[in-house]
Amino acid sequence: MPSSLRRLFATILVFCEPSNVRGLWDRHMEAMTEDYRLTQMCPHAVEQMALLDIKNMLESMGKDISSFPLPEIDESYDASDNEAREIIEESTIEVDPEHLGLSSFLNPEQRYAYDEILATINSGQGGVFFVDGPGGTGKTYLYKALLAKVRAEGKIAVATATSGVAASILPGGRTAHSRFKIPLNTEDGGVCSFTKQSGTAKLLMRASLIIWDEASMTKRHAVEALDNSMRDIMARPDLPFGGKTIVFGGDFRQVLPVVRKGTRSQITDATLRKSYLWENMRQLRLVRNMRAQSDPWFADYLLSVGNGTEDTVDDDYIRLPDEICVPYTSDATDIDKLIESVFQMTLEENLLDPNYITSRAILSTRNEYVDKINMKMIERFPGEEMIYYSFDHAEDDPHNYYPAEFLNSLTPNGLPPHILKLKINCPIILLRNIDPASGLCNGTRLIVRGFMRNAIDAEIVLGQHASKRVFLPRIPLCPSDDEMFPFRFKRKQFPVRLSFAMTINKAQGQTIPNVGVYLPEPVFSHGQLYVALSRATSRSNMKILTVPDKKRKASPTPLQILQRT
Ligand SMILES: Nc1ncnc2c1ncn2[C@@H]1O[C@H](COP(=O)(O)OP(=O)(O)OP(=O)(O)O)[C@@H](O)[C@H]1O
Repeated sequence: MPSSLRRLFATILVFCEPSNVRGLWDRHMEAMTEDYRLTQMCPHAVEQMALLDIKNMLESMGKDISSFPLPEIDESYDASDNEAREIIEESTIEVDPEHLGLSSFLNPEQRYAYDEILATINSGQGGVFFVDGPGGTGKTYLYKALLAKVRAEGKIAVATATSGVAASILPGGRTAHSRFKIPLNTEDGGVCSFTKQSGTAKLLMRASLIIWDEASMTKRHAVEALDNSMRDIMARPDLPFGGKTIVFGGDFRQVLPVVRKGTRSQITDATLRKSYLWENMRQLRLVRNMRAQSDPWFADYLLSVGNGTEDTVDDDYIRLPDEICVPYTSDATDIDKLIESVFQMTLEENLLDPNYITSRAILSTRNEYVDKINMKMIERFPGEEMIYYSFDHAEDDPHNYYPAEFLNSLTPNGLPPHILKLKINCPIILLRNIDPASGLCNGTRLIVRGFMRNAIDAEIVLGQHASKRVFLPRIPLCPSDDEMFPFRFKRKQFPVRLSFAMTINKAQGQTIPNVGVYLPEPVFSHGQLYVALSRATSRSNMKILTVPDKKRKASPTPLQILQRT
């Protein structure tokens, strides 16, 4: 608990702009140092130990403790020997014995990739790879085996992914943007924003292996910026990534980079495939769907949906297998049937089991649909309800043109709702990268364990940090797309949403053994339907509810449910 409180303190300093930092420290120092006081009698030493811990947390959130009015740090208490924090963090990642054993179960394509990558590390020659595999072919499994092997040999392996969710699945995983300090808007010739002397540069120079998962979702400029910086810090300008072993992976059938209002060709143009680096990347192909290996028919079906070879109807639609569809009757109870088939709400003891609740989810295309299902779910979930209201305001609205009720009604992407209804043991998903080094990234899944007036007590339930308890504060949040409104919108709320249901994009990279999909409209971007379908392990534990597209003329038979690719 004291360590969770120190983390909460660091989070408040970074995100909440407290007016009296020193007062906050003085008031809560005793609670924040309870663990250190068990082994250390000297009050000064206890204070220093806590300050050093907070200093490290702040650094990993990109802040310097000296910019806050806290007691001075006495470096003589720092046992890190001037080693860069980034290197200490990476070299102390514990190797999960289960991951060390994964190499014995690799399928032939995974084994080939594993051996080829390790050979370049061991020879010291370096190499650039792209692991190309449709959803569920075991890319993450391969990375876990590689990371465990390299780290168990005492070498440094840096694990990154484009999205926070995918990063949180990898041991020691961080988002590529935060780990490599890639500026948000990079262009041709761009570089990362770390210096040659920085901890990041030292870490990358020492790394034997660098992994970047979901590289298919990132803009090529981001990868090119890393290439430019690596050539520079390694002083090997002629070698891609300065001669390091670097493994990219992804699936171009799934969601591609976001290009605002971009055409299909602008989006394709932004992908890594169009980079000058692409031809230097050795392709390693994974082909067997390991997620759906118990249902080979389904595995083949998924592949043909992903590759765009599934037969279409009216050019634009594909047929979904009857057995996975919840029949559409236009009745409001259709959604209840979908919910029931995924969650089996009648069994209360199941709902209170974190494994049960996080092994199932309903996916949909938009936040408004996701919210609707989450609302239904929380009403039915057992327990007493806690409601947190947000404080909303328009920053540049001196004449109050936008009343509070209007601001409260807004539901922009990436922001929590104005009315956040929660219950103990309900599942939530984090909406911001609060502290990626401790597993708190955009997409981390947690279970609510307790409520305070200004903090939520929660437990991380998936990934490397599973079972860690954290306190989440209310923080000021702005929509990711700041051109969405004619004013600057700010909402102060806990950065979480319920996660009985979530958007398809948030589910990318996850295996969801029992998945429901709610499509009240045709999917609207490339790869979305494929991402949703490919989370499942077989036809028998997936259910889809689609609403027929009104623009489409009569379907061949009313209950054959068709969906646009
Ligand atoms: N060789 C293997 N033996 C047994 N199970 C495996 C193997 N490879 C992968 N799996 C299992 O298959 C499922 C999908 O694997 P994984 O998540 O690694 O796929 P992926 O290619 O990363 O998928 P996505 O693109 O959807 O993120 C996981 O449950 C994983 O444990």
